[in-house]
Amino acid sequence: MINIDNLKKNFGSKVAIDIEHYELNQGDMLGLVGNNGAGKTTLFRLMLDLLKADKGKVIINGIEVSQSEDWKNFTGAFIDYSFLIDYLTPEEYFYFIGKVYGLNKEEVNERLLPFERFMSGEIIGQKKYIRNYSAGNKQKIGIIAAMLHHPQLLILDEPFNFLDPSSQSVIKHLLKKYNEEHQATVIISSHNLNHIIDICPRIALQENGIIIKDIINENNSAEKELEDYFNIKE
Ligand SMILES: Nc1ncnc2c1ncn2[C@@H]1O[C@H](COP(=O)(O)OP(=O)(O)OP(=O)(O)O)[C@@H](O)[C@H]1O
Repeated sequence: MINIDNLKKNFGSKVAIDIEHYELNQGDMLGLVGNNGAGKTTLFRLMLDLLKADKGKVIINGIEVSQSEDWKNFTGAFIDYSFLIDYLTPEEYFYFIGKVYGLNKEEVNERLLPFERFMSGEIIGQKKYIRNYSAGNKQKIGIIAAMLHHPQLLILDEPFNFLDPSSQSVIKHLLKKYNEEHQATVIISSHNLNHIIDICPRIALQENGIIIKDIINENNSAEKELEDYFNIKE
């Protein structure tokens, strides 16, 4: 589904991305991990054509993302709050996003139902603009909006950030279920190794812009390797 070829991005003398070749298949659920500054967000930004590469390309379903708009129909993403529209209420924002993808209000309402527990009564019906929501609730609004149109490719940058423990657990299971039920490709970055190991059968370890390891994770088999890499002691 995704082919990354000879992709390079520098910021001054800093190498942010240097990936010779990387491939993902439809239905993969990939966890992207790496230390601060490893290049995870930069990779997502290049995949979503939010940033221009110095060299190389990202191809999704045969479409080069920097050359066409067609990949946008089947891609959903939440990278940061800039994806939100601060002066809308969450309902207005969800309906707006729904409209972009041809969903009417009833369809949007229906698609919000599986997120009821995730929203824990704090998102809908609050008569509040997005700008006035807490960091965690903004994060929830962004994740839900990215999933509303049931994208075949879902990219979430640090989806567990700012979420309370029970919301982290809920979204973890929702993402896993979404990947399985829709055969969607899901890519998430996180510093929470436990969550990544719990739900991602494939894990990419990034260092200085390079994907240094592509790890198959079956029944938590990646745990030891990742703990050794990050030097986590019991
Ligand atoms: N717009 C920019 N201008 C200059 N340098 C940048 C820019 N964006 C990213 N960088 C640099 O590129 C490198 C990769 O950053 P990136 O945010 O992609 O890492 P990350 O793996 O997402 O980090 P974190 O885990 O801390 O979020 C870092 O050294 C960062 O300082």
